[in-house]
Amino acid sequence: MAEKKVGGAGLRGQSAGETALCTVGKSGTGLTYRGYDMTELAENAKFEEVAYLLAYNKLPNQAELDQYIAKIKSLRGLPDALKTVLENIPADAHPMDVIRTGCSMLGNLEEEKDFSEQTDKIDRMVAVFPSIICYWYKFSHEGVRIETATDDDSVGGHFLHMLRGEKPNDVHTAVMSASLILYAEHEFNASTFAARVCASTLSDIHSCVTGAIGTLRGPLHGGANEAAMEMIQDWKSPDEAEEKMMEMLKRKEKIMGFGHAVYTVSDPRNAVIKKWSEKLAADVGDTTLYPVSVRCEEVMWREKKLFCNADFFHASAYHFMGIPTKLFTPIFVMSRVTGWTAHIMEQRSNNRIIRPNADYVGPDPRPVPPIEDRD
Ligand SMILES: CC(=O)SCCNC(=O)CCNC(=O)[C@H](O)C(C)(C)COP(=O)(O)OP(=O)(O)OC[C@H]1O[C@@H](n2cnc3c(N)ncnc32)[C@H](O)[C@@H]1OP(=O)(O)O
Ligand SMILES: O=C([O-])CC(=O)C(=O)O
Repeated sequence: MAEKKVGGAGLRGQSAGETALCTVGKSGTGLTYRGYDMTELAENAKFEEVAYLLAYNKLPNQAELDQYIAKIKSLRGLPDALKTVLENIPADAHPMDVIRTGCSMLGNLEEEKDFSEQTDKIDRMVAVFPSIICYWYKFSHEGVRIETATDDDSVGGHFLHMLRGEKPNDVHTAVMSASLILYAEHEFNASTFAARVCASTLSDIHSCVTGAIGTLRGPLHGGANEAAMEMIQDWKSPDEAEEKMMEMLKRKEKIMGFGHAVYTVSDPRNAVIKKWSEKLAADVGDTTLYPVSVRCEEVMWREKKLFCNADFFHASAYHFMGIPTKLFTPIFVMSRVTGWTAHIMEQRSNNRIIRPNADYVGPDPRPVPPIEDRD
């Protein structure tokens, strides 16, 4: 890919503040959470360890992890008033709108009255977001009121259990854990920045996260995993995929799941999720979607020097686990809530309201004409 243009539109390449949470695209390790390499975490840790690291600023020892998991498990229940709201959202609503509303409603029912409550509110959101998504999905699509308080130790296992009505196998639990680790934190991406802007006004934590969810929803950000799936699902062979992609490139269309605002050579999360996608493809006997995805990757690199970002191989990996496409981005929320809330705490700990200037490009000062003289 060509050298990135810095400055100007999109604030590209400019520093907008300090963080001790994450590095993105630095030479060597690529992506680190509080100094730990993301790939190493995805290989050796559970998502709950990373969630703890982001919230409590240390990797937990065994006793701390056990206590944290027990706390998360105890916080999965939904208040009746929230269930009622979820039951009133139609089946054709977008699940990102559902989780946005769910988070906002939670803020009404369990308001953060003082910042000293922030870590408890964070643990509650980590525990309850999968419940919100699955409760609405099962009620609106199957008319079933599910029990959301499962005894699964992991957030990803809890999610798959509620979705399928049975405990997932070890491979699927491991894929979910790795996936949630990959998505957990990414410095000043758009949704995190939105959360920090909101936090900088000293607003409550549910407002900050609600705004972040709305920002993640778009196809240029978290929504790209769903958009990528919708693009590749009908292609029946790698040759057809290549032909269709070449047509899209000729029409100068954006291809979802490729490119990045910061990385220039590769997104280190892709290697991890691609490997899981390959394994899941073999497990389900897929001979189409994975080879189609690999061809897309080859074509984009050959034609545009654009690489897969975190989202592209998530599409096939989630699909192989039987997850409905429209739930892909809400899974991102289940994970990124840990990063957003760590940034909210960091912003609060050294706050100044975020309020940049704008370069004015409008008309020179002019008189207000009487209404009868206007076009
Ligand atoms: C988890 C995440 O949020 S990762 C991002 C998920 N988003 C996507 O996958 C959406 C598709 N990708 C994109 O739209 C972009 O690559 C973004 C939004 C991620 C980054 O945007 P930018 O930093 O503005 O892109 P960048 O400056 O690198 O673009 C350089 C050139 O490549 C083109 N380009 C970038 N991404 C793509 C793409 N996916 N498909 C086709 N062309 C692309 C741009 O149009 C631009 O062309 P131009 O110079 O002729 O205008
Ligand atoms: O950093 C970004 O701009 C987008 C991204 O990859 C993420 O939020 O995970």
